[in-house]
Amino acid sequence: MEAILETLGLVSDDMDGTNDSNANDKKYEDDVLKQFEDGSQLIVMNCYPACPEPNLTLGMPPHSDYGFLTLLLQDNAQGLQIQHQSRWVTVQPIPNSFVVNVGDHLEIFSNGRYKSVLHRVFVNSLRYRISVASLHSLPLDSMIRPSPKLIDEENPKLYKDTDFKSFLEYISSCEPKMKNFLESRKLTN
Ligand SMILES: O=C(O)CCC(=O)C(=O)O
Ligand SMILES: [Fe+2]
Repeated sequence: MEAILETLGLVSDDMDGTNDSNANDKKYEDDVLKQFEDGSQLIVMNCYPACPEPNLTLGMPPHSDYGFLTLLLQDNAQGLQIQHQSRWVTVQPIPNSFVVNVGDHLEIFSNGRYKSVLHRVFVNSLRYRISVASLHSLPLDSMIRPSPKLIDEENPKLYKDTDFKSFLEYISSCEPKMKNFLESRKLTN
């Protein structure tokens, strides 16, 4: 996360907070890193059985993940595809490595500079596939909001503040698919 904050220009040299003009923003950045110390982790374990007619179905429909980052462990069977420039690209499994996916909270926090990745899973006719996804975010009672430092006249705030409760309300009222939850958090200026 520290590296991500740096790419967003959110790690200033003023680490001692002596520059009062950005003390509040600095506090917010510190807060984000601090909040990650007690952050939430949701583990999802997926098993996709072999399917006699793989062209007729999907193992998991297109969606983006809840959270800042997802660390995904997959076995050696292909299945995961991400959407890149409107095309589905198969992610080749690399043994003993994690795929790191950007989730909706990072898109919100970065005020749209990072985009959560749309992904789906296909099945195959020969063998089952197993994956374990670890979704990381702030504590479940924290508010996720665009970083104040990334908002100005040229870059208006694009997303509403959101929390786990609003996510639960959303998924209990309609099926989460594509990037629908994130779309529901967008501000229309
Ligand atoms: O099985 C996979 O490779 C992806 C699983 C996934 O997208 C998820 O659990 O959210
Ligand atoms: Fe996912």
